[in-house]
Amino acid sequence: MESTSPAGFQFQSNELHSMKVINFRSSYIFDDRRSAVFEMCNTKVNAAVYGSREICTLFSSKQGSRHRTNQFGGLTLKAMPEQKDITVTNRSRDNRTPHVLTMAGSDSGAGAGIQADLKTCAACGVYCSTVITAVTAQNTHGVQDVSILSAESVAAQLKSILSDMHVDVVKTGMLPSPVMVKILHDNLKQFPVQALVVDPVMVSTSGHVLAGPSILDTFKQDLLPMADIVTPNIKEASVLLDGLQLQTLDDMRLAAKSLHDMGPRNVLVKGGDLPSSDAVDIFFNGKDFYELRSSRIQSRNTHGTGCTMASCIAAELAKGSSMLSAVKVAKRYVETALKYSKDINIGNGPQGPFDHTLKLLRKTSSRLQPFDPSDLFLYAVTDSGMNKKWGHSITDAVKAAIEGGATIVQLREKDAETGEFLEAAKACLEICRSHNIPLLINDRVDIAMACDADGVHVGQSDMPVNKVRALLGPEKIIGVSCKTPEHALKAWADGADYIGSGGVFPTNTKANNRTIGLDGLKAVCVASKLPVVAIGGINLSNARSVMELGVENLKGVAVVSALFDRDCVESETRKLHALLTETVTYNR
Ligand SMILES: Cc1ncc(COP(=O)(O)OP(=O)(O)O)c(N)n1
Ligand SMILES: Cc1nc(C(=O)O)sc1CCOP(=O)(O)O
Ligand SMILES: [Mg+2]
Repeated sequence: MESTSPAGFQFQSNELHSMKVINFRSSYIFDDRRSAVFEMCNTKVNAAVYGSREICTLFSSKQGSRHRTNQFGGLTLKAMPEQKDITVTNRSRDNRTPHVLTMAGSDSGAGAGIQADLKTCAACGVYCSTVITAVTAQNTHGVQDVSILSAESVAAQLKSILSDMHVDVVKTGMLPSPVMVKILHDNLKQFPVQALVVDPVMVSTSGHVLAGPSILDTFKQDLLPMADIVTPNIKEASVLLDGLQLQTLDDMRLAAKSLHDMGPRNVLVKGGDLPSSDAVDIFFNGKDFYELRSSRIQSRNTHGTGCTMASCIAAELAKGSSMLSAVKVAKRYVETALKYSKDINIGNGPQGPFDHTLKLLRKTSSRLQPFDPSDLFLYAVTDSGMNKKWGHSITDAVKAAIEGGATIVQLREKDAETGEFLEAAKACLEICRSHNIPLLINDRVDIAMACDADGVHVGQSDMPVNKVRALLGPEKIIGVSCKTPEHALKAWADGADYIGSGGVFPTNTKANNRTIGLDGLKAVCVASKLPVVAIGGINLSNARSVMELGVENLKGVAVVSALFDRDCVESETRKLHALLTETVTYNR
């Protein structure tokens, strides 16, 4: 049986026993222990949660029932052997949007702090709300000013969010005064969350002290015991451990163990500052040590990696990951972003921020113009079989079509293997860019993304347009094949830029293609709010009849065999271009 409890949690229970879990609430943070409340058989049961939240035991004082969890916070409760019938899972809570609250300082340079947390969560697909503890003036040279917000303001921000929005995970960064830890503690007691990620920010990368000695005791005594994970770098671990020197991986393991003894359920000691060939972090969950390695990236743009790592862990936990996989994903995310951002150029100081969104790198060769419907005028669609037949390389064929007057090119390489297709696409893209002609890829969204093509053409049984749009973003060109007015309306609603409509005439190029004729083409054009290009069996002898249909949004013809199943692609393209130009001039 599977049902949804009043709290929105899904549960399963077989029929062997009558016990039925009807409600389960995530664990409360209560002093340094957690307690949970759930109801069984309509009876409210208070349960204390002991042990690590990764594998913890719920002990219900009232009914004496014990349940093991394999996800913290009771994400999955499995019955002990004597009660095999209960499984509770809250993975599907109400379809709510995963939400991280970050409580940290603002970084005016936006590489670290609140700004890094917002960008990281956005990149991870998680909503992020903010409680600002301090406003710093900092740039790529360092920190010039710090203004700490009042306790009242911090408390009001925290309460405002927690009392209204469902927060899954709280992540802390710069907490510049002990009272802020108390405010956090009190609020989490009142508004429990699934996990608390603590990045013990104390010193900025430029060496500026962001949380003075007065906070150290509070971190150790009050903050760490509340944490589900604490993520110090070497310097922070050393400060938290009274100046312990960390120089080797064994030192990091020792530090992780000592920090774990202070109360957090998991510890990640980040070894990025150690002089080794790889960047190695040590993760300890109270039982096992894990060595997480990534390649060391030589880059000036490393400001904000600590905040980013912690907020990515928080975001992954909010999506439902286990702690270990959240940490692994975060490590991979930071490594990828660092690699990507090596050459971005922000600020004149020694330490630049990196790009959390992997989008800032300006490829000078990128086509910057938006889609222009008049580009559909003479649309050349390649065919590997035809090129082979005539001994043309794909690049020669594309170059010839462009020199003959093609206004847009689509690579339709049905037989190519992926690697071969990608290389061909990159080479053709270079040619198209040098002529300022858009290059689209047929069907293969992955190839288009890998080579940064200008867009994709998909059919009704390919990847749906709305998914392609989500993957490619708002700027890329998306075309979709439509044979009916209904297809045309959907193409518009799904976010396509243009429609390819056919087969206007019978064709040998595409097997089993239904011919819709000039009437079918006209019906699609009339229904469509998008520009249309006609396709299927179009050549020098019938192109005029297509262009003379007289519908304003019919912008041109797409052609395969009449251009590429020919010895001289350039001259065939030139002839068709001249004919199309004639029809336009004539009809003006
Ligand atoms: C411009 C243009 N229009 C239609 C098509 C056909 O696309 P699709 O229906 O996906 O069929 P295949 O080309 O994949 O066989 C097209 N490629 N281009
Ligand atoms: C790829 C394609 N799509 C069609 C459709 O009707 O959607 S017809 C077609 C083949 C077009 O080749 P040719 O110009 O050689 O007839
Ligand atoms: Mg297709």
